[in-house]
Amino acid sequence: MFAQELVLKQRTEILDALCSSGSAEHLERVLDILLAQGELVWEDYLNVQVAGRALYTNARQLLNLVHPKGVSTCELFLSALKQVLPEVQQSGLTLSGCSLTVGQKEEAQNTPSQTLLARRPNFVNKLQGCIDGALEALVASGHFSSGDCKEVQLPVHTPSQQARRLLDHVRSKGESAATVLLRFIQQTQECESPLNQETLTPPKEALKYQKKLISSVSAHSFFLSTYGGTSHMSLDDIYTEGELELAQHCPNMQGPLGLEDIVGTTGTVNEDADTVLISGEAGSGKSTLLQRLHLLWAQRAAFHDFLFLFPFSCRKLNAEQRELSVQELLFQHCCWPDRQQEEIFQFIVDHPHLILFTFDGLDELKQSFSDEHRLCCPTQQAPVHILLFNLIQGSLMKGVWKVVTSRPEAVGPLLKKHLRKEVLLKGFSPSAVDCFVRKHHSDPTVAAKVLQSLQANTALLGLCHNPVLCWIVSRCHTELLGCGEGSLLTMTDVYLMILQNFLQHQSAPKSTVGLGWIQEHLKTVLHLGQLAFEGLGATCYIFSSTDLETCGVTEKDICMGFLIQTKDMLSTQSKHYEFLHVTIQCFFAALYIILSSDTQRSTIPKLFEMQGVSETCLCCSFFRACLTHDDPQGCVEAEEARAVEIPNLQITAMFVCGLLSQRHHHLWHHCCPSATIQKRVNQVSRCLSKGMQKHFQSIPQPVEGEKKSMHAMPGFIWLIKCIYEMQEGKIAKDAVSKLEVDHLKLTYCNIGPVECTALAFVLQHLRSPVGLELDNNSVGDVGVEQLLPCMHICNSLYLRNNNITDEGISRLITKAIQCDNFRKIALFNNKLTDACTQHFSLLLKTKQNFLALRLGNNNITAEGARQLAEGLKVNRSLQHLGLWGNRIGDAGAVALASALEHSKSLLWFSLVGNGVGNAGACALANIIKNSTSLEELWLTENCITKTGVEYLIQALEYNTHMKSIWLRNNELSLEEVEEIKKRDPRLIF
Ligand SMILES: Nc1ncnc2c1ncn2[C@@H]1O[C@H](COP(=O)(O)OP(=O)(O)OP(=O)(O)O)[C@@H](O)[C@H]1O
Repeated sequence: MFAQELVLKQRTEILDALCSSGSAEHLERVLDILLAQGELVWEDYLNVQVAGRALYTNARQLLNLVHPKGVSTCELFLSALKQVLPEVQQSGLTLSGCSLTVGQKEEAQNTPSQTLLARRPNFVNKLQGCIDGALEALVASGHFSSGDCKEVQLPVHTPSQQARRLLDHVRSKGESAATVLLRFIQQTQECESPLNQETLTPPKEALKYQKKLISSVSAHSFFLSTYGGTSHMSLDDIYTEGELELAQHCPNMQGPLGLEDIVGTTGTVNEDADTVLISGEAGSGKSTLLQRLHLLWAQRAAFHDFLFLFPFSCRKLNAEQRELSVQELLFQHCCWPDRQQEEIFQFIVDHPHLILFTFDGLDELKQSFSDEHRLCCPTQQAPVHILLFNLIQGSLMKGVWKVVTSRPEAVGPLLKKHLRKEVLLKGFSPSAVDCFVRKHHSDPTVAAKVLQSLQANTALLGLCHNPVLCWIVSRCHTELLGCGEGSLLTMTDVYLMILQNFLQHQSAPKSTVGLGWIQEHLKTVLHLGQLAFEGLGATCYIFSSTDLETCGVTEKDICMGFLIQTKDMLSTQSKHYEFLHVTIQCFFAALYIILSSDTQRSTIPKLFEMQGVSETCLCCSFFRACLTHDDPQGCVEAEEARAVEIPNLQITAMFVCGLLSQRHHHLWHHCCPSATIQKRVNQVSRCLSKGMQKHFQSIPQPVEGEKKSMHAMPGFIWLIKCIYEMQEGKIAKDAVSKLEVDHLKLTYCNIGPVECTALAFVLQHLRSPVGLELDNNSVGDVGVEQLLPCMHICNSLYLRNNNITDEGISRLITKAIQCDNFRKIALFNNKLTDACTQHFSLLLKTKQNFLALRLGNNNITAEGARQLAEGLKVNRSLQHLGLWGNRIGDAGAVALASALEHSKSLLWFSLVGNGVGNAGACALANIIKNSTSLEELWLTENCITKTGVEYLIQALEYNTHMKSIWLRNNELSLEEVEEIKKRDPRLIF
């Protein structure tokens, strides 16, 4: 099919591919490429990229433009789409009408502006990490005003959007501004790129070594181990982008990050450090992301600046008993040079900037990070963990880039001070779940069915944001599609599904008639359970044949598929094994705890005493009490178990709760006496209730006049999730029956959809309404939907910075309208557009007790303001309205002003940074004149001149109750400000 026809026929699919994530990034990247290739002229671009217009409308406009331009433009467009969204082809979209490769245009341009345009995609990347520097250069050269800088740096913009806005602004300022920017980019590039800078030709031996290293890294990163057993799916086939974000303390924190940003300048907090940390929860995809990074390097598809990449797994490094030098570490653990080792190592030492080390799973290392033992000589031998810590700190091999992954709990302040930046891996976004399922199933009908069943069960969909759960769900699609709708609700349900799948599919067909599937394989479960349980106690994730023998694990047990052979164990010839994933090890440990007759009475209480206990003594006490009691070595190792074990113990405890849920009791018949199971259930219930009470007792009494507020302490969310796993309303009810707070603060708690499901399950039983503050988490639309069951008990909901789109709002408001208690909502910094305002309008019309609506820093324009005005006209209760940092402009201000002109309830109104201008100020003056309630009006940064302020001053003459009008950063000279201040002190500058 011709490209032109493809564009036309697949219009809907293309629009979805470009826009369904809700982010403008894909569209803007396609535009960058088309501009650079000269397929779009600047006027076309301006017609497509209309600020404040809905994303879909912009994308439609692009298609309207591209199609009539003919075959070659359509071909290029499809190629650009393929480049920007390589995964869309997997989703059934045909992009094969394009034979062109983008990015090959001859640079025939001659003016600086033309150069900026022709290399736009590249420059957008380059500029992201150095926007401040570029702006400084443009201000210093007199081309940019502070207003220009502010527009570029608007917080709604992602780093790449800031880079684009910068380029757009420069274009409007003419050739001399373009020259300044080009010069700046060239200078930055020279400092940054070690390969360019050194015009280096590595010695022949080094190049040979590189070749060997590349083939070794490529071989090891080609397949994912979770696909090892049955289908050989390559990483390239299945890899799906997870959500990466900079940690909160890193600069430029908005917007999506790409893999290459990990070693780019974006988000640097400490210029002197060379270590980047990627942190994420269990199964969020850290190891897989590193594997992808390795593969891209080995395929020479990215990370070109590094000549050598040395990948390490901390899990495997645990097994290294010898003292080694850095040279031995590199050559023996990664790749052995066939010749001239000394020369090659010397080259490495002399060129640290060309080297990248990666360390996967720092949390799995037996020793916690410390910077006590200093080493600086790369040929000096030391225990491997000391080498590793010195490399991370930079006292050894300063200048070598290190990328380290870890669970967040294992990252202490000691390590943090040596970090260049911290990147958070948040798992899959909703569109990534979709994309992953389609990649996993080559048969589109099966993929569609799996996705359909996920859409029908949003609790399960929430779980799938964690890639390892998404993998299990996809892998066990037969069980998934066979079980009743809504029966898979918890993490334990999903792991039971993989247990059943493996036990039933990989063993001989039906041997013992009439037995339950667990009973039939009880021995296997207990053997693997013991191995898992004892392994957790000893920070052991790789098992020798002796370990397997000790726990009675047989060849038949291995064949079930939960254990995989560990590749590349140096020390011995004998085989080593590990669980498919560490969460599967936790699951087996939990099975062992509930089913084994050897489990001690104290095991469950010890497992739950974790929160509040000092971290080191916790592990020791837990394992001293639970582990092989007559094995002194076991105890010594238990002493060494560290705080970083806590996440795995917490996961195990959650599985214990889930497995003891009433819903699963039928599985344990004939496996374990019911009385024993019941005893364990009682123990768990007591532990959960005690844990919650302890938590509530720690809430300080409120200061007089303030609300009683509870900040979540570590462990709170975990307890809530444990209660959810049990799926028993009574336990949930008991847990919160004594909680008397007005406000629950759960900010920065890493709350995603799964945690929302658990929170709603428990909080719906609260006796009196609370304010629920969930700012700065990853709630998203799926999480919002999960919160609905507890909406009736929320009087206010704070969801700042949570990746929420109009779709989430539509569901939330439908429910909120029915909830009498619900009176306040704050949604700053989300992804809302005009499409959500009709829902708020309905809310305002329907709920005459609604008090506060804060929608700051979203993407609402005049059209949205008009919609809101419809609701505001009839609302009699609203006191706070915040629209700061949107784009409502003068037309939006006029609409709002006319709706609020005679308000008797509104006290506080913010339109900061909305470009309302003098026309807006003139309209807003009517509210000042007529409203009997308004006390504060915020008009900071609104392009208002003296003329606009005059309207406000005149209106103030009629108003005695107004307290302040904020007018900072408008278009007034210093003299004008001085004069105006004297006329009315309520005008604040
Ligand atoms: N980006 C991805 N694309 C496709 N599959 C993925 C991705 N990330 C993770 N997975 C799937 O999830 C499984 C678990 O991921 P991974 O081992 O990378 O998580 P992790 O964060 O390192 O976990 P842990 O902290 O427990 O070691 C992988 O084996 C793979 O099947």
